[in-house]
Amino acid sequence: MKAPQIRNALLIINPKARQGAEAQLDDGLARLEQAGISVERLASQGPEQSCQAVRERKDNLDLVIVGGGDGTISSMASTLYQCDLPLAVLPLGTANDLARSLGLTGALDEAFDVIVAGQRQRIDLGVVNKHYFFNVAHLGLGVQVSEELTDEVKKHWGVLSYLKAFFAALARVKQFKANMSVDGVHYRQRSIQMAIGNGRYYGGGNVVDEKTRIDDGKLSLYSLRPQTVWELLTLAPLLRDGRQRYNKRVFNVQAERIEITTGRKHMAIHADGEPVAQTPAHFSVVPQALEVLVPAFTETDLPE
Ligand SMILES: Nc1ncnc2c1ncn2[C@@H]1O[C@H](COP(=O)(O)OP(=O)(O)OP(=O)(O)O)[C@@H](O)[C@H]1O
Repeated sequence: MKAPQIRNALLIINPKARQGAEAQLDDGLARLEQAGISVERLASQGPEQSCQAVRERKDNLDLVIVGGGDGTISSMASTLYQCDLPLAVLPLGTANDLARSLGLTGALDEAFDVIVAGQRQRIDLGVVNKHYFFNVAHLGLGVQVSEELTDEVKKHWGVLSYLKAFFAALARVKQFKANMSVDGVHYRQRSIQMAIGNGRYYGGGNVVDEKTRIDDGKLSLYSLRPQTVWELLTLAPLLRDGRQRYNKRVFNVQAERIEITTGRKHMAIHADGEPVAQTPAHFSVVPQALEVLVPAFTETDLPE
């Protein structure tokens, strides 16, 4: 879908994102200027401030460009959705998983090309207990992994920090009992990790399910049954590519609505790497919620 000319954009940069402070943006911004796009630049001090900046300017904006990682972009999901403003991503974080789901390679030049070209695509948003997310929400092991991933660890280790955090989290993983309602069908099981994906990628390029697309109107859930560390390690290549459905130690399903309860115990839920909710949890999807700028593929070429 080719949209009207973009004239006014707000660029929000998170200096705390891994590449946020030192990113070289001058050439890219000059290209936007040449293309007739006037850009106001804002260094974000926090989600509240950047969301408020968008709300205050919404009537005079054609585009919000967010320079940061998944945490930054996710913190603005609900405001972008409510203001019905298109989003462009400058991938300046560590994992940049939303950028991957959109088909961006991570190169800044390319991200500016995408803005100039102006190709748009509507994508879905995931919702957990009224909180919007782009990529994947977790219970169990995935939560412990993101607890290990402090901003300092990410700055120091880069994308490898996800692997480091995974091994640290393995040492304290515990099984839990979950009751699930998946589009009205009930399941009860023990698990060590549940992931509910709206987007395709999480944790620095792992695929939640090979069939998942960020515009398919569905959530993909996988749950890892209790297993030994060795079994879990042998599963790693399948988990990386989203092919875990082929292993019997994994429960896998796609749905529009998922409810999860964990008995009387409340369990933390992290989405896009941030703590956002706890069980009991209700997951759903808002199809075609948000317009984003994407590389100039046809819709059928979008990453599968
Ligand atoms: N809108 C925002 N403005 C300023 N700081 C933010 C904002 N949103 C989140 N933060 C803080 O900045 C930190 C880093 O941001 P972010 O998660 O985007 O980058 P990253 O951790 O390098 O990348 P990724 O999430 O892709 O691995 C977050 O952990 C959070 O503390």
